[in-house]
Amino acid sequence: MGVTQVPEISVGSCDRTMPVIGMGTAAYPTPDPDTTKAAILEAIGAGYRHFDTAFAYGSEKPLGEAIAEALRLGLVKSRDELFITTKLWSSFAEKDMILPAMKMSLSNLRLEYVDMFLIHWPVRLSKEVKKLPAEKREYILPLDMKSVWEAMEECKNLGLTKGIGVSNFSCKKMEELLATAKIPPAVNQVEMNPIWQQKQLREYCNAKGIHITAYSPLGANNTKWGDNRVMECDVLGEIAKARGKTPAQVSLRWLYEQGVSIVTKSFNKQRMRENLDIFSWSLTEEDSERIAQLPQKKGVLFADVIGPYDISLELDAEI
Ligand SMILES: NC(=O)C1=CN([C@@H]2O[C@H](COP(=O)(O)OP(=O)(O)OC[C@H]3O[C@@H](n4cnc5c(N)ncnc54)[C@H](OP(=O)(O)O)[C@@H]3O)[C@@H](O)[C@H]2O)C=CC1
Ligand SMILES: O=C[C@H](O)[C@@H](O)[C@@H](O)[C@H](O)C(=O)O
Repeated sequence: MGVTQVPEISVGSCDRTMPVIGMGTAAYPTPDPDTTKAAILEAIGAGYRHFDTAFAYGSEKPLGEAIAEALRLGLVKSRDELFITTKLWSSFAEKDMILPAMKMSLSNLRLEYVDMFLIHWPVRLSKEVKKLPAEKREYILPLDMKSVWEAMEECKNLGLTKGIGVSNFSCKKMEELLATAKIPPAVNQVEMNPIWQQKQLREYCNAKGIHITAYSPLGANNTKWGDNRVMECDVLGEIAKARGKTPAQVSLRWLYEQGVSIVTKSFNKQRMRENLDIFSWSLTEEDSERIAQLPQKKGVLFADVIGPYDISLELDAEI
């Protein structure tokens, strides 16, 4: 099997281009580190150059090991062939904790810089939070947007990351951030797939020059936070059959045609390759129209992940 060349695009204030499809590393249930490392090495062999991790996933260390091994094996010639995204965990979303958190992620990854550092969620978790959903509503706090973003900007100014951005931010949260940001966020990484198309947020971000990265592009089937609504959608199934593709490929190709980048997770040798095979064919106008008309439903809800408290319910209601 050959190595796919994944197209790269410029993303706002980021100092380097981003491969339009990346490998996710949030796996459920959490695999042992060797499984994650082996899957990442396999993915590099298939052509993935962009890897999406987060402090919260516990995948930074195995990713770091896989990168070191890929360099040793000559699968990549130098570290700058890779695009590494990691995320600031909400327990560290306070101005004085951000630079140390960035350095901790770099140490886990064994890297001198990452390519993208994102605020994982637009909330702060108090230090009492030991597990999620949180046991008390008092444990979930709002972000102090101005000082948090200043610390993110410092990480970029120090050269510890090539780009800074956010994740799970609504139009309202973006507005709050942009009111004081000196460096605009390059990326907003959000749930996006044919069943949750994010039309309003995309319009808003396009107007502000902020790039969208789609997470859970297959609806995160077989995970705690996802379901099978995308993979078992009749319309996607019919289009897939007509094009000789799979529903997963139709979903990923549709996202690519919307101009967003994608992070998708497969640790399976065949499926990770299947997910890269989206560049040599296209959907018809009729296919796109049918997908545009699909009924919409948000999959990932803060109320489920963090707990059903007022701040999560408010975030879930924002678009
Ligand atoms: N910023 C945030 O808050 C979030 C970020 N993310 C990021 O986005 C990444 C991707 O999203 P994720 O939620 O994992 O969900 P995805 O939509 O990428 O779905 C992953 C699931 O689909 C399966 N799968 C992958 N490819 C195929 C295929 N071709 N056919 C059938 N099944 C397939 C995988 O299993 P298998 O491995 O067995 O193939 C896995 O169970 C995450 O790993 C993480 O890095 C995700 C959620 C939230
Ligand atoms: O503890 C948090 C879990 O990993 C889950 O919440 C994920 O969905 C996470 O938001 C992600 O970014 O993938």
